[in-house]
This record gives sequence, C-alpha cells and structure tokens, in this order.
Amino acid sequence: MLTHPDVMGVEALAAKIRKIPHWPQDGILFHDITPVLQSPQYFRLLVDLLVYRYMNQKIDVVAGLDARGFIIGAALAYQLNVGFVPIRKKGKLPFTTVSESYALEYGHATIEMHTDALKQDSRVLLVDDLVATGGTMMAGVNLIRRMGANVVEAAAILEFTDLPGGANIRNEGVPLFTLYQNHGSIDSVGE
Ligand SMILES: O=P(O)(O)OC[C@H]1O[C@H](OP(=O)(O)OP(=O)(O)O)[C@H](O)[C@@H]1O
Ligand SMILES: Nc1ncnc2[nH]cnc12
Repeated sequence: MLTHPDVMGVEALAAKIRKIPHWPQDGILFHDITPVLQSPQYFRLLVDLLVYRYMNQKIDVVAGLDARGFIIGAALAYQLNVGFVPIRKKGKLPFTTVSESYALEYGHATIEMHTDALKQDSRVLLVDDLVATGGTMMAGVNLIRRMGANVVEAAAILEFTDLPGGANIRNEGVPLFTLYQNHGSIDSVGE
C-alpha cells in the first residue's frame, strides 16, 4: 500500500531538473528532466506523487505525449494498473490516426493517436513532462475529446508561469495539475 509521498520533496525534485541555456536555440532555457529520471529516489517520488493523486480517480487509461510523457505516463499506468496510449509525433503510428497541429515555443508540430486507442466516455489521464506554451498538452486534450473520451486531468511536472500555456489550458475548461510552477522558460543568462 502506497503511503503519502513526501510533498516536501517536490522542491528538491524540481531542483534536479537541469537548465541548459540557449538550447535548442538562442533564448530558450531548456529544462532537462533526465537527471530526475536517472535518480531512483526522484523518479520514484515523481511517479508516487502522481499515483497517489490519481489512484482513487477511476482512471481507465493514461495517455502520454511524445516523447517525455511516455516515460512518466508508462510508469504511472503500470502503477495504476491501467493501459497506456502513446500520442505520437506525426508519421510514427502505423494504424489509422486522428491528428492535431499546434504551435510550439520553437516551431510547429503535429501529433497523432490511433483511432482505436480510446473507448467512448473513458476516463483518461493525460501526461507530459512540462507545459510551456501549452500547445502540446492542448493538442493532446483535443485528440482525446475528439475520440469521445474524457480528460480527467492533464498532468505535468512543471509549468512555466512566464508563458500563458497553463492559464490558456485552464481557460479552456481543462483541469491541469502541475507539481511545480516556475518562472523561467526564457533565458536571460548572458543577455
Ligand atoms: O507547452 P509546449 O510549448 O507545447 O511545450 C511542451 C512540450 O515541448 C516538449 O516536447 P518536444 O515537442 O520538445 O518533444 P520531445 O519530448 O520529443 O523532446 C515537452 O516535452 C512538451 O511535450
Ligand atoms: N524550455 C523548455 N525546456 C524543455 N522543454 C521544452 N518544451 C518547450 N519549452 C521547453
């Protein structure tokens, strides 16, 4: 039985996220979650915090966003004892798909989901690592809703408060949960 994970550990978990200035392009402060994943202690804390939040929410399936949402989402689905649905970048899924295009902080993208991935009215938990502009998360929400399923919550480790992504998602009536909020997607280092 899971005991309540140490919520005080969230600050330390967030501090494990490595910041890389000007990557992949000038002006972006890239938030790299690989140090969290590499740490047995913090990867477990991350998954346990989310398991604890959703274990009594009657989640039918976890959907994860390509690519970092796969890592967190798959671990979460396993612990919640539900299936996992990958929402992939365009051109990767072999069966018939539904797709959504959206704008990113740096560029544009299209994501896709298999047309048979979700049952009508199913209760879906959507997972990614972070919300910047919110374009990716919102596109995932739209795909799930277009398949007639419900987004119980969209969840991520981190939300950038200097971008309107999180607010935009909530304004669309989507419940969004982020473990940590941080002002800092735009790099001021060396400017
Ligand atoms: O809120 P947004 O502005 O949409 O940005 C957030 C998205 O950007 C990153 O993924 P990316 O598209 O870089 O793909 P990756 O996971 O394959 O690196 C991140 O993992 C989120 O999915
Ligand atoms: N600043 C950032 N760091 C990591 N991933 C991102 N995706 C969009 N913006 C990002």
